[in-house]
Amino acid sequence: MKKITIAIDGFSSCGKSTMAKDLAREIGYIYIDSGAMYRAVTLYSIENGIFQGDRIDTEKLEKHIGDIHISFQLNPETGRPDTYLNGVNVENKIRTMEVSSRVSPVAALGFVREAMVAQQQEMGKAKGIVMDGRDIGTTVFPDAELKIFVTATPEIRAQRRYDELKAKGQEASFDEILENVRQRDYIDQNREVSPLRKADDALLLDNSNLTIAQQKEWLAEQFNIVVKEQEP
Ligand SMILES: Nc1ncnc2c1ncn2[C@@H]1O[C@H](COP(=O)(O)OP(=O)(O)OP(=O)(O)O)[C@@H](O)[C@H]1O
Ligand SMILES: Nc1ccn([C@@H]2O[C@H](COP(=O)(O)O)[C@@H](O)[C@H]2O)c(=O)n1
Repeated sequence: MKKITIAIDGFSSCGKSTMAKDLAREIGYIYIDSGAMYRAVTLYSIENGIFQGDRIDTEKLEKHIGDIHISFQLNPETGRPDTYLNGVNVENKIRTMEVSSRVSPVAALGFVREAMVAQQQEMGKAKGIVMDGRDIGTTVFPDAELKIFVTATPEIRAQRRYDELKAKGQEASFDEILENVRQRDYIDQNREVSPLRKADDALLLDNSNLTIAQQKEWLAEQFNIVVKEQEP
């Protein structure tokens, strides 16, 4: 069967990676969380004195962008890929609120996006990939055969993230998470380079009232439709 490219974009914390990972596992495709790459650049910046308070030393980051090597390796315990920054597993570190609160301004920088998009396009060269993010259907893979744009209300998204952090035993404040979700959405939608928007040919999914199982089933249906259309 001919392999295709699947782009899943949408607002923060709406369930993109949950859907993308499950589908990739079921159909034997590679899964790439492009947000993890921007988070890894942010962690590098925090750990290497590139932030002065909230200010980003863009000159320093640009000088070091070539030193930031991001890769993914399957974690046999979770069955999901973990993110590595220069050979070190940073999967837990990149999910903290500190990284979440600093990532969107870093991801708005043109030279950061250029470097990440080049790596993402290289990863998807052979197709057979599910990638989720903000600009996958618009910029990274504009020719993707299946494009989805996911949304849900900010309150529902914040509640899902709050529940997740609580379940992991991490300190969390619902109000802080809601504020972060809103702030990231705003920056992601209003930046100059590749702003978050639905590609004209993307299918819209509002999963506010869907369970994980229901959205998984919906996505599998869309995949089967597209694959059938591709058959000679
Ligand atoms: N339909 C759903 N109903 C309830 N919870 C969900 C649903 N979809 C995903 N979740 C949960 O919501 C949380 C956020 O999901 P996920 O990490 O997949 O979102 P995301 O869009 O990839 O987020 P981000 O953009 O921040 O990386 C997770 O805890 C996930 O288990
Ligand atoms: N293609 C992408 C993916 C992500 N970003 C930025 O990274 C932040 C973190 O991403 P998550 O998917 O882990 O939430 C996100 O808020 C965006 O600012 C991006 O710009 N492009």
